[in-house]
Amino acid sequence: MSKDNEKRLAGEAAIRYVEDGMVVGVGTGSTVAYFIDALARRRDRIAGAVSSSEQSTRLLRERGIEVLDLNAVGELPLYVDGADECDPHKRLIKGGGAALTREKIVAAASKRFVCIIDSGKRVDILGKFPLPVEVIPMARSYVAREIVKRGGRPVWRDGVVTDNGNWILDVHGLSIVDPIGLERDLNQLAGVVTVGLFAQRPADVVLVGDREMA
Ligand SMILES: O=C[C@H](O)[C@H](O)[C@H](O)COP(=O)(O)O
Repeated sequence: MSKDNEKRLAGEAAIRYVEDGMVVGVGTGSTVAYFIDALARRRDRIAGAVSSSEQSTRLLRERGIEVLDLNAVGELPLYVDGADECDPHKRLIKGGGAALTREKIVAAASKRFVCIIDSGKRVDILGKFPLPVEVIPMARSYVAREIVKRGGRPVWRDGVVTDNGNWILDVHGLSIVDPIGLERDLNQLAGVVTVGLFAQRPADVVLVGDREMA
């Protein structure tokens, strides 16, 4: 089955976690776009969505789904988002689309995180996909030097500005055997806004196509 077909199946399968009256947390990316399409078909039965990016906000509004402010809604029952890599413990690398910071906030504020991927995203050890790190622009070189000391090869995603006005370093060459430790370590560097590792808060459910990962 094609990658795109698997993404579509995953996006549509995630609908079974949406209950009537819910405010739904919505991630970002090409897989989530399929979820948004499916969500639009039942927009009259949900209370609205909290969006993780300007891109998803646009898609949601175009499809007639009300976008709510996270500060106005309290804990969310459900967050649905894609990922760039997923290990057997449902720990993820995210941020290929530069939306990692708002995604991490909405995931943290949600009770259940349903991650939707195609089978090509499954890995035993995270790190083949370059790890995105969002940094305050003036900290770019400092953070890059610190990452080099830790064995990574940071590459500036030149020309990309996040929804929060920051920059992205993509860290190559990591084999992430301790994702929680690395997430904590990089998080505490001055100037790091968000590390694209979702290990301290992994997904609760992972749908690979329409199948739930054990
Ligand atoms: O910043 C982007 C997000 O973390 C996406 O969820 C991730 O990159 C996966 O995107 P896609 O579904 O397009 O492969």
